[in-house]
Amino acid sequence: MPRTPVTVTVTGAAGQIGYALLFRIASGHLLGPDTPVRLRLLEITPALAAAEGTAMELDDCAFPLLSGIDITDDANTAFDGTSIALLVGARPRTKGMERGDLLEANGGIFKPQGKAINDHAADDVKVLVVGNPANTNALIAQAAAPDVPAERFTAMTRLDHNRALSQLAKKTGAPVDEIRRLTIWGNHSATQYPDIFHAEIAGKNAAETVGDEKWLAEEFIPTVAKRGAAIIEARGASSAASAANAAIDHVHTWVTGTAEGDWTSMAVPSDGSYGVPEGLISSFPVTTAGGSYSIVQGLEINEFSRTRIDASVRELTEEREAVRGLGLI
Ligand SMILES: NC(=O)C1=CN([C@@H]2O[C@H](COP(=O)(O)OP(=O)(O)OC[C@H]3O[C@@H](n4cnc5c(N)ncnc54)[C@H](O)[C@@H]3O)[C@@H](O)[C@H]2O)C=CC1
Ligand SMILES: O=C([O-])CC(=O)C(=O)O
Repeated sequence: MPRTPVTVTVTGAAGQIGYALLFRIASGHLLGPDTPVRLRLLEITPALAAAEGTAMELDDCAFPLLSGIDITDDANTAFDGTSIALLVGARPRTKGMERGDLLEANGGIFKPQGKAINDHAADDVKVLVVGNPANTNALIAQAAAPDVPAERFTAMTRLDHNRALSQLAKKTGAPVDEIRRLTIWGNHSATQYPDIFHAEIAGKNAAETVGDEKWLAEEFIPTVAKRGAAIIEARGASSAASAANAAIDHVHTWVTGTAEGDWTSMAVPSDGSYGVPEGLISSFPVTTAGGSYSIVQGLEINEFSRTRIDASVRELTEEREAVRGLGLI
């Protein structure tokens, strides 16, 4: 194995997404077949035993690329030398909990984790926040890490992107790999906006190919935006394997680059593009190359899209105000 292992930290490693994620990281799907990985698993103390069990199973796979596993309940240890930080563990909303309570509880997780990343991670660290509310949790972690370039903090809307690809493929009968340039805008929440106006199916404009604005407004958008809730209703538990798959896709694309002529969706700190207030971690169309990403510029935004992007961005602005009010950023 010629290359030095890359340290990958997964928080909430004993949870359901963690279980679906770790084996794919260890088998090379995150960073490719030539990059050995060292896993650092962060869990709360009561879940350490379960994380140990998962680590035993990882051992039992004898993955050639897995050079070691450390398990800890200490964030400083978990992020020491890490190049890829996958922040999955979060406080779920429980009965009777208000949104403010949820933000505050997550502040107690993401603020210290951001500080630990700031103080201990590798210089090239890339952060993906999966734990909900993902965009605002990423903002909290980022604020606690002033020495890390702000653009390294991202949140996951790739699951929404993949859901949209799949729904559009079903509607049109096109294979998913013929669909390009689809975009998720805004928050990873029910206000998100999956946009097909710039998307192409086999080189033709997707919105024109579909030619059905009623389907777009009444079926496609709500199906994608409310898919998380539909999975919970059907499965009795939230998306796990598909969320893990999207986390792999997000980091893999960030590290290896988007295909020529295509883009993906990532929630990244806004530079003011498309009227999204600077600093909000909002989903945009992005291209990636050489381990960096750029927000796609110059897209024309029609009235239909503008209203929906603005609504989701408004929600993000309110979340930012709420965590500001709580002293979390
Ligand atoms: N952005 C997205 O597209 C998606 C986000 N999610 C979110 O991902 C998160 C994780 O989901 P699951 O794995 O299904 O949840 P889970 O409840 O099965 O696992 C979460 C794990 O995090 C751990 N944890 C809690 N606080 C921690 C801390 N301070 N440090 C380290 N670990 C901690 C818990 O002990 C638990 O093992 C949830 O917030 C969920 O809403 C889920 C699906 C999609
Ligand atoms: O609501 C949840 O916890 C799950 C979620 O984010 C999704 O499936 O998109």
